[in-house]
Amino acid sequence: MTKPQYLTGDNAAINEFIDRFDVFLLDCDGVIWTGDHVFDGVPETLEFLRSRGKKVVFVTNNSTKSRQEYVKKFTGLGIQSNAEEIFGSAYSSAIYISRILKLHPFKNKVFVIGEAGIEEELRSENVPFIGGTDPAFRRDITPEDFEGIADGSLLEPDVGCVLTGLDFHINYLKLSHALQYLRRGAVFLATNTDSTFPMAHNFFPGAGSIGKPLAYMMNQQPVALGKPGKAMMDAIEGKFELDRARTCMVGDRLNTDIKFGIEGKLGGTLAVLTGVSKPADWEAKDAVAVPAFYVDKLSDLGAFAQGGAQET
Ligand SMILES: O=C(O)[C@H](O)[C@H](O)COP(=O)(O)O
Ligand SMILES: [Mg+2]
Repeated sequence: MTKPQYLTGDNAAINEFIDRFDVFLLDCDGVIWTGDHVFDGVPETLEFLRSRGKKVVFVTNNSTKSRQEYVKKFTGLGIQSNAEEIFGSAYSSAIYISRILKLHPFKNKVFVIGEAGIEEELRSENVPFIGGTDPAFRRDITPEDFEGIADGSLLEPDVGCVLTGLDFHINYLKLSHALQYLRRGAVFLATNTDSTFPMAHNFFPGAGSIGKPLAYMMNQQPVALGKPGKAMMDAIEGKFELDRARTCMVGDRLNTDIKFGIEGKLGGTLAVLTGVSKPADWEAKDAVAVPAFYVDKLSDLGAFAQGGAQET
């Protein structure tokens, strides 16, 4: 097993690393921030990469926000960005449903388990949907619900897809509706299947753990449209006209970000230690992926520039 090259503090190696690539695909949760806390030096490091002529694309599995909402978050946190350089799993899912899946016209509605990010991206692709943040689903199930879901009178006949993502309001009622749509043949999709969500310097239930009950009930895995899936990499390559050999994936999670970069045959992968994965994870004999490089934190890439030390 090849060992990743540790770059932190090695200015010559960092310089050489940066010059290998034209594009950096940057994961967000666990790399740029945890919740609304931006890791130290990240804004300066992004500007440093851009000053070196590098393209920065934010590639996040977090489907709770649309590209526009992420621009607001970036701006509010002092990071310059625009919607064209943000590629989230909600957007990836919306374009997959509207342009690839092509649901039958009489079965083209999506039942959403997730937040507003999914709804806004489905709207941007003119994909009809129900569920999501609808307050009608944020309540306990009633005996009338059991009857109406069971006999179908509370179900919408044109739902042909169930899409699950990170949902901070998941409940038995939503899962009951989703189960019935799946039992009636709806396509089972997930924005992503991350097991945990890095937040407040700790871990919370991830999108994958929200949708897992349905996978268990149906004995079926959803098609996931985020990292590490091929569909997302192909969509990113097409949109940004990438040279994969000159592109590096930077992330905090081995089974999404680093696997995404390796299986996508990118020129390189860089792990950071501010999120989910640690060196012990890739040193394990059953490691799901091993990064080519790693640093303690993203800002290590620009530290020497910020420190004013002479670049070698
Ligand atoms: O549970 C989730 O959806 C993920 O943990 C989370 O949102 C990952 O976001 P990323 O690290 O890809 O920015
Ligand atoms: Mg992450």
